[in-house]
Amino acid sequence: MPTITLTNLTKCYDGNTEPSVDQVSLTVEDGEFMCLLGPSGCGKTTILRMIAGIEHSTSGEIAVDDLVVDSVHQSCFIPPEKRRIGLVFQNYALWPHMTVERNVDFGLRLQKVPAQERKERCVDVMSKLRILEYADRYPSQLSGGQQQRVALARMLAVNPGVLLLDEPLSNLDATLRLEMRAELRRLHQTFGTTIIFVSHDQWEAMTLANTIAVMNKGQLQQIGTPDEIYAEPSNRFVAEFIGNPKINLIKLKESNDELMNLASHILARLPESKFADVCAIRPEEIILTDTANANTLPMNIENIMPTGGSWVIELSLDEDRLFHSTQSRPKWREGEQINAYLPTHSLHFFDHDEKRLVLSETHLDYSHLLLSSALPNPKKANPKNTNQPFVKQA
Ligand SMILES: Nc1ncnc2c1ncn2[C@@H]1O[C@H](COP(=O)(O)OP(=O)(O)OP(=O)(O)O)[C@@H](O)[C@H]1O
Repeated sequence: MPTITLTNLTKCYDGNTEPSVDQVSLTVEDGEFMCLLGPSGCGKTTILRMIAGIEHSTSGEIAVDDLVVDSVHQSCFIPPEKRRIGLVFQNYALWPHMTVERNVDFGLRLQKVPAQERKERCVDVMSKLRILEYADRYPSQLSGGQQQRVALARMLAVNPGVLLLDEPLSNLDATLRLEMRAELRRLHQTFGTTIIFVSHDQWEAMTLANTIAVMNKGQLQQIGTPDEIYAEPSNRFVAEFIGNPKINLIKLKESNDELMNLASHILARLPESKFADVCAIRPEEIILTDTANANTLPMNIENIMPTGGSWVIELSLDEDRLFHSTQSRPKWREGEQINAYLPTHSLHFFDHDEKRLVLSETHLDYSHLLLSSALPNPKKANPKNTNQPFVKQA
């Protein structure tokens, strides 16, 4: 299966002031299942259309293996039918007057594949996608999920090197979506096809893809495995976009004395001076306890929301609101005061440019000191010392 390489790929539509795709560079390896993830209008579909060849790039390059298929600079544009790339859209566009088998057979006929081979390939792909029993039905006689599988079968029958899927599950109800996700995973394992999948649903991306490329406003924000994207977001946008409930962001300001102290001490260990504006922690990383100690912050329980087998608890820390999620039934009531432990290794710090400060285990090894009032506040200890405050004052 081919490798797809995008180099500084850019698309500016006539009349738009901002590029829809802005200098995107990434590689989709052979057999990879990559999801382009981002909010509506961030340029995901435009990238897919350029890879498929139904949209020309404005600048940059697309290569399939070593072959450049689109480059204005090199005056090169290889048409869609010569790229061996299949595209499945949100609406599957099945031919309504053709049976399932004729729909699946359609691309093979265009390729003038001999009749016997066509029959064998259609039967093979229909049975793998579990639609063989519907071979003689028309699309209107199928459920949404079955139609979806026919659309995928039609693409897979022509054996594309790369399969591009543009939110193909968006028209399905929740149960069917789940079934189809499992189907897509199975399909990827069975066929080993390189898949590029577009979604704005972070849960879908996390459950399906080997690699996620997060986009915002036409620009690639981060590329990595689902675990990397979740645990080591490169900036605030990625941190906030991934995760439900959302990551908690706490603005570092003087009223959060303990957090300010902690951040100062952690960041002071970095080789260069770094400033943090915001501290963040995922909801499931907060630990609630009855007993207060030097490592906890007092918080109020504002709301306890059951979500079916798990709970989301809204907490207040002065004027900040935080969310904690847990699989254990909470033993507290709304309105009670509890103590929250924020483990140092779970904390993220973002600078003024919203980039995440990369800290190693050594920098974060403050577990014995966390939030302790014994920590000297650099500002209070020496108000004249301008080198000390590693946390920018709000
Ligand atoms: N033919 C076009 N002419 C002008 N602008 C366009 C055209 N197609 C897309 N755009 C603009 O380009 C930007 C990116 O659109 P695109 O469809 O790639 O986003 P997307 O991330 O796929 O969004 P969605 O998730 O809503 O489908 C949008 O601002 C859109 O308005």
